[in-house]
Order: sequence, then C-alpha cells, then structure tokens
Amino acid sequence: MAKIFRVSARAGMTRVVEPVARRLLRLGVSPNAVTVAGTVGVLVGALGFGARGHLITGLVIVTLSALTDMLDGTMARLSGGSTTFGAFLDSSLDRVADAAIFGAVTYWLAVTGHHWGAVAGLICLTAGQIVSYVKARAEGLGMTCNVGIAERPERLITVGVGGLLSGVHLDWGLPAALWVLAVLSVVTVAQRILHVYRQSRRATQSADA
Ligand SMILES: CCCCCCCC/C=C\CCCCCCCC(=O)OC[C@H](COP(=O)(O)OP(=O)(O)OC[C@H]1O[C@@H](n2ccc(N)nc2=O)[C@H](O)[C@@H]1O)OC(=O)CCCCCCC/C=C\CCCCCCCC
Ligand SMILES: O=P([O-])([O-])O[C@@H]1[C@@H](O)[C@H](O)[C@@H](O)[C@H](O)[C@@H]1O
Ligand SMILES: [Mg+2]
Ligand SMILES: [Mg+2]
Repeated sequence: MAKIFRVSARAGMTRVVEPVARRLLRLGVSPNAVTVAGTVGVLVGALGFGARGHLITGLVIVTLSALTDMLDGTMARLSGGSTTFGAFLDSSLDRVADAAIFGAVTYWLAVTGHHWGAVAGLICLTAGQIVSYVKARAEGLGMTCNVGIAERPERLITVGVGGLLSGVHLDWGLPAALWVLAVLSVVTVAQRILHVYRQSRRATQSADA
C-alpha cells in the first residue's frame, strides 16, 4: 500500500523535479553539488533549529533539503552521467542526514523531559541505520533488498508528521510518531533479513542441484 502510494507520489514529483533539474544542469551545477548542498540544508534545519525546539522552522528547512534527494539522481540521469561515486555519496550522505534528523528530535525530547519519547527516537535512529545497512550489505553481496514497510520516505514522513504535531503544541505528537516508527523500523529490519535469508537459501539450493 505504502509502496503503491510512493510510486505514484514519485511519478507526480518527477513532473516538478525534472524542469528544476534541467535548469540547474544548464547553470552548470553538478549532481554531487546538489547532494552535498541538500545534506548541509538538513544539518542546518535539524541541528540548528529542530534540536533547539524550533520544530516548524526545522521541519520546513529539512523537508525542502530532503526533497533535493530526488533532484540529484534526476540530474545525473538527465545528463547521462550517473556515477558510482555519485551513488556512493548519495547513500552515505543520506545516513548523515538521517542521523542529524533523529539525533535532533531525540536530543530535544530528552532535554524537555520526554524521556520515553527520547527512547523511541534512539530506537528509530539505530533501527533506521540498520535498515539501510542491511540493504547495502545485501547489495554488496550481489542480492537485492528492496523490501520493507518503513523505507526512507516513510521514515521521514512519519517523523515529519510527529514534528508538525508537536510544533503546533500537540506535545504527544512526536513521541507517538516515534513509537510507531520504532516498531515499523524494527519490523523492516526483520523483513529485510528474512528476504536476504530466502535469497541466499535459494542460491544454495540451486548450486546443490
Ligand atoms: C503512521 C505511519 C504513517 C506512515 C505514512 C507514510 C506513507 C507515505 C507513503 C509514501 C511517501 C511518499 C514520499 C514522496 C515521494 C518519495 C519518492 C521516493 O521514492 O523518493 C526516493 C528519493 C530519492 O532516493 P535516492 O536518492 O535513492 O534516488 P535518486 O533519484 O537520487 O537516484 C539515486 C541514483 O542517482 C545517481 N546519482 C545520485 C546522486 C549523485 N550525486 N550522483 C548520481 O549519479 C546514482 O546512480 C544513484 O544510485 O527521495 C528520498 O528518499 C527523499 C525523501 C523524500 C521525502 C521527503 C519528505 C520529508 C518530510 C519530512 C521531513 C522530516 C523532517 C523531520 C524534522 C523534524 C524537526 C526537526
Ligand atoms: O534502505 P532505505 O534507507 O530504506 O532506503 C535507501 C536510501 O536511504 C538510500 O540512501 C538509497 O541509496 C537506497 O537505495 C535506499 O533507497
Ligand atoms: Mg538522491
Ligand atoms: Mg538518497
């Protein structure tokens, strides 16, 4: 369900993203520059504003910056210049951005006395990084791992909805969203490990046959 929604959301976003990508390419901006700039934007929004309790300002800056993650790949594809380093940089800086976002909200919850919310934030931070690591490791071993109930867009949107609710003084919003996401992230880790297990078992069976 979330996957179908994501695919159609992505198709819709492409219509907006492509003209911007073409224009940036004409201006001589490289996909790698956009990848780096988007990450710096997330760091400023999350650490400079979110962690200090300016949730709405942080949310706006982080959302605009995180959306550039669709722009860099589109620019690379349009220019026929997708690179191995670009793919590596994109995924690696996504991990930095995710750490800043979940680190920021966890810190803010901890210093404002929402200790159980902070615990959920820590689970989201670590489980989210494991979700990505499991996929990267599987791909490094020649397998695929495009499964899971809480992939990156779902994770960002869920924390974004929580940040929005707490930002308009519904204080339960962020802790509640983080607890939902903590469960979904742990489930995603399990789904991915199971997916890799099945692939490797099939590979062993066909090698034996
Ligand atoms: C209660 C539970 C509720 C759950 C509800 C959730 C349901 C939501 C369902 C769907 C979500 C819809 C999302 C919107 C569409 C997103 C579509 C999508 O799939 O986006 C993925 C992308 C891009 O990913 P990626 O970087 O992997 O792809 P690229 O297109 O860039 O291609 C990569 C390849 O390109 C080449 N390349 C790249 C770069 C480069 N420099 N050189 C290159 O060569 C190379 O070949 C690469 O391999 O986007 C994302 O993942 C970004 C997420 C977008 C969503 C943003 C939403 C933000 C919302 C909130 C922000 C949270 C802020 C919280 C802050 C709190 C307060 C501080
Ligand atoms: O595994 P996950 O974190 O849900 O989602 C991943 C992104 O975060 C990563 O940056 C990208 O390069 C991967 O292809 C994958 O889409
Ligand atoms: Mg990208
Ligand atoms: Mg990315």
